[in-house]
Amino acid sequence: MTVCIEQSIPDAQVVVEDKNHIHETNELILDGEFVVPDTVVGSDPPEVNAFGHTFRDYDVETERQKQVEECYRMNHIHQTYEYVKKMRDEYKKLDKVEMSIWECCELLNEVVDESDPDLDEPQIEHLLQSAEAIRKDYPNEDWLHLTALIHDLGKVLLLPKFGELPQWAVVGDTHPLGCAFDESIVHHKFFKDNPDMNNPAYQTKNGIYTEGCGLENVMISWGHDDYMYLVAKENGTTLPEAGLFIIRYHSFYPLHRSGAYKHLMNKEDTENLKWLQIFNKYDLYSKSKSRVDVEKVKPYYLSLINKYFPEKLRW
Ligand SMILES: O[C@H]1[C@H](O)[C@@H](O)[C@H](O)[C@@H](O)[C@H]1O
Ligand SMILES: [Fe+2]
Ligand SMILES: [Fe+2]
Repeated sequence: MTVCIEQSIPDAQVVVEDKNHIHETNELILDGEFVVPDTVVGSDPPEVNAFGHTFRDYDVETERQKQVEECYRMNHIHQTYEYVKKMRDEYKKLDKVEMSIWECCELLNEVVDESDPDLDEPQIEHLLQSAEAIRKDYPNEDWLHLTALIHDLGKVLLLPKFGELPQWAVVGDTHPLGCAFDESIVHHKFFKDNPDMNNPAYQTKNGIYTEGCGLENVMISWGHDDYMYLVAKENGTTLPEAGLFIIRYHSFYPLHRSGAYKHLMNKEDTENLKWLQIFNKYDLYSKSKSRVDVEKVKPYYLSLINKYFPEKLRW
């Protein structure tokens, strides 16, 4: 049986299978086994990815997985509190490139993500697949369609014009710095060689933060999420806060999948997280080999870009 509940967020109707529990407070709790609505991928929820493995299996032994693991090894060694601070300062200058959102979508065709065990298609396919999937189920939330289209654009950081950052500084899941590394983080074992491990102030549950301080005040590992958030915000997008939150934290699986670090969230984060958890199902399970006809859907997305963004943005 399927249960529909009205959320307190505007216009949001969340459909959950009844094996996910609903609190008396009307709070939606996802137990990690959310079943994707049929329309995303046909009549059955996908059990396996395009390579025949379960989604987000980081332990299966394949050639591809070795590359994924190496990406996380480097990420966990080199992403420190100081490093993130430095990157935020550098990239908030937005002095690299001037271009439109659609031009950036096209650039993403040249990008390969080495952290992803579920996808080896060109990135533009993933953008359109996730946007089209969420559009089908939430036809009236045009901001959500556009959010899906642009959520991974920050991966252009890999390209020469944007600083040609290494994979470990652009892709993969994200996590906070300045407090203890949670066990749920993919390939947690590699943190043992992270210099922040030598700072006792960073080794407690709250670390340098206070409970409920809000994610906005937390340093999250540097990558495509935070960069795209910065670009959207600084260029004056009119996307709603929930859209910006999705862009900024969609790789923060320790939070939105495992429930770690919730003690750092404030009230707004809790509201926005509901939308992120909806979005995540489309981001993850729409990854497939079926192609979207770019030319056919392009006019629709151009109209959304026009509605929510200036024509040219500083990157
Ligand atoms: O490998 C993937 C990929 O890099 C995604 O873009 C990111 O959002 C995910 O969190 C990560 O697991
Ligand atoms: Fe992403
Ligand atoms: Fe994505």
